[in-house]
Amino acid sequence: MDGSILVHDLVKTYKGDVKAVQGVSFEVAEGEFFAFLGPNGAGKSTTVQILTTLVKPTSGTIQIGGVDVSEQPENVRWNIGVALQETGIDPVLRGRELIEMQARLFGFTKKEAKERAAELLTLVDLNDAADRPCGKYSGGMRRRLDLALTLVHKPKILFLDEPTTGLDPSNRKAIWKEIKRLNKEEGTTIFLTTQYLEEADQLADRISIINEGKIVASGSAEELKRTLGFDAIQLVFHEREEAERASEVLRDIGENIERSREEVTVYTENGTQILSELVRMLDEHHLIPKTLNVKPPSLDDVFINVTNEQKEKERA
Ligand SMILES: Nc1ncnc2c1ncn2[C@@H]1O[C@H](COP(=O)(O)OP(=O)(O)OP(=O)(O)O)[C@@H](O)[C@H]1O
Repeated sequence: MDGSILVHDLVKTYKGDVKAVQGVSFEVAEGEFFAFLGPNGAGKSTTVQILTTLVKPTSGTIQIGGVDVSEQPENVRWNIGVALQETGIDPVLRGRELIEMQARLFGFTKKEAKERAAELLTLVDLNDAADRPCGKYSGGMRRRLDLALTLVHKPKILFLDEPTTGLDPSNRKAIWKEIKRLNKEEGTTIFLTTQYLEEADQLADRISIINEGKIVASGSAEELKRTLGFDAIQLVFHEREEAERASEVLRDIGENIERSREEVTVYTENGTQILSELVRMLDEHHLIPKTLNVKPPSLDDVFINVTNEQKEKERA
């Protein structure tokens, strides 16, 4: 079994006609770092649960390492590592005990299980807390323990469902470092879901953006930014009310406009060309921004634009 993932026309409809995944197809090559990016409720967790054999798809085919998931789920389970958002770890057990138990489940002898636990505890920097009940761990320590548990059997493919949600920046960076190392040094294929654009931008070779159960854009972070072909004119006002008025005044000047609190972003094909017109319009309405920047698009901008485009298509 190799480390590839092949998904064709995956559909999942839950009871009550909830269309969680609506015809998703993608390929991940062995050793690739792939990120599945999307807002809340987009269908990321459902996809991971299907790929990792925990939920049955309504239709579609999935091959993990060339093995059909619906035909040989056991075989797939032995070759993948899965860290889900909610893990049912018994809080009374100690980190070391848990890793050793997991290793025993994967057929390690007692001695091998002890050695593997010691190795992994060092790897995820949990030596000091190894013999404390994991119910007393902080959020970051729990995530690092989750990661260690998924690595026990040296899986070829690692599925990580929002591994850094709720972590502070330093814990987030520590998890990033470890996932990156696994991918680069051990050649582990990584399938990561995230709501954090920066995470996908920093880590992934390739990204697919999923929204309302459909893939709306795919490519490397750089490709996604390039294909957008837009500049972002970012205006920050002193007051939120000014930003609200500005987004009304500038509604038709660019291709798309977004407002968040005191900030307004206008997306346009050529930022510098429309700049004088934009300033004149603001001036006419006595609106003076605190700062004004024209910048190439970020992954955030790509995300906003592709998800908006989809909404518009659905309205049409
Ligand atoms: N077991 C279930 N039964 C019914 N509906 C479900 C179930 N699990 C998920 N859904 C619905 O399917 C859709 C996709 O949910 P999913 O959890 O896959 O999204 P997500 O992208 O992982 O979101 P988040 O980032 O919030 O975790 C949502 O509308 C959700 O309410």
